[in-house]
Amino acid sequence: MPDFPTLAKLADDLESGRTTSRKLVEACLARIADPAGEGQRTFIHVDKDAALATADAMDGLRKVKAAPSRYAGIPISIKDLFDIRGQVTRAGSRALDDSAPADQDAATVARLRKAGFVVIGRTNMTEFAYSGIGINPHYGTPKGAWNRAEGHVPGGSSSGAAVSVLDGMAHGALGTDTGGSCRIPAAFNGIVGYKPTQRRVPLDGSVPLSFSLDSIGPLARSVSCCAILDAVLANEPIVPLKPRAVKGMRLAVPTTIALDDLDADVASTFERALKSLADHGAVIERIEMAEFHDIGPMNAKGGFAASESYAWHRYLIAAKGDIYDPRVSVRIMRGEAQSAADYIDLLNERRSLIARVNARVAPYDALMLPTTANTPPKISDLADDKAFTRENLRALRNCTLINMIDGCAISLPAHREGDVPVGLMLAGAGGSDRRIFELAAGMEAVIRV
Ligand SMILES: NC(=O)CC[C@H](N)C(=O)O
Repeated sequence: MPDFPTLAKLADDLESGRTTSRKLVEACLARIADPAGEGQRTFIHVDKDAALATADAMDGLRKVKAAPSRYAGIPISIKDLFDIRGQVTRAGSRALDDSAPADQDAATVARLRKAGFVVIGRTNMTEFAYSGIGINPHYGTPKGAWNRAEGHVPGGSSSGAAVSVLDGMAHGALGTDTGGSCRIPAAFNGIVGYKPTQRRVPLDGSVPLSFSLDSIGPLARSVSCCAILDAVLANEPIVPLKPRAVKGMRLAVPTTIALDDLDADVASTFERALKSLADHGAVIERIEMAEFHDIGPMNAKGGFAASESYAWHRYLIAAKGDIYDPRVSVRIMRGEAQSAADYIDLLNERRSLIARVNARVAPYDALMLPTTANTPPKISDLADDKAFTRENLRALRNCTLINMIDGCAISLPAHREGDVPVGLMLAGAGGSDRRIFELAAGMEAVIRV
């Protein structure tokens, strides 16, 4: 697989004149259009003319030293969940085909454009962002990084986002994460995915799955790429990341739930990364997190995603439920059976959970756990609903723990070049975004041994 550049490298090349935005956009468009590649299944819509026009505009601004940022002119992809002015937002579904085109950009799309990023197109996703696997019966399923001849899932729900970055069809991607949807596809494709603290980035102009949990984050090729995009999304200045020294990092590995039922490759890669961190002087403690046992029962009736998505979908699903992916509609409909009292219980139980977990993790710099319990399954092995449900839960389980505790988390590739992709997740309490980035930047090179 070719090694595509980081945002920092692209910014240097733009600044020195070694490349132009037009060249970058043309190269991405050519990779998307390559009939031998995954472009067809990765994008739901390619914004060719607008991307080229913006590229020329950014090249013109850079010539007169008026580029809006160092990253101006770099092509990125946008998950189909976000409004882009003048386009229909389909959320990976067919049920919204008749909707009016958006009259303005989503808040996050507007922020990316303001920094000069070029929107190359809308990426495929699991319908309405449900599932961590990445299968879409309407628009096809892009093959993930692993064993393309066999065809393994890309992870979801931001499936096209990850593959667009993996295959150089974009140099960064906008995704969302409600239960793992930035981190799982990042882990399955050997790239980096970030789930910010939920309240950090505004949701305006995106189709909700669960407004309590929906978090908007980037997928990209390095920790610093994600930090740059996250700063733009949070409307903060882009300041250089200071990697923390591994020596002296205090890391807690939760032994409750997070290490259960791991695929052998996940377990061995995770242990190898821990050993390398310890060899470099990190202090790693395995701790019980009894609080995690509360989360399964809390979500037994479908959790926030079911009640909140049912509230949004109930009229649409009554009219067009027959064209939803049944694996998605069945989960939305679980919200119908939740009472207001059930939902209020959930809010209160979560509040208590967050307080108790925050107290437990306070002595540590971060939690570390495998991003997913599984490696990417073969697409053809998931034709059976039972197999799909099992692998979906194994993909989502660890990530969802962090959404439930209102935390922030990054998934870093931890496998050796040529091996099946495995992600390592570094997570912290809500609001510790900057620390998580600094720790991740410090350990990025050390965990891949
Ligand atoms: N969008 C996501 O992050 C996926 C989360 C959601 N809980 C699901 O089950 O499918």
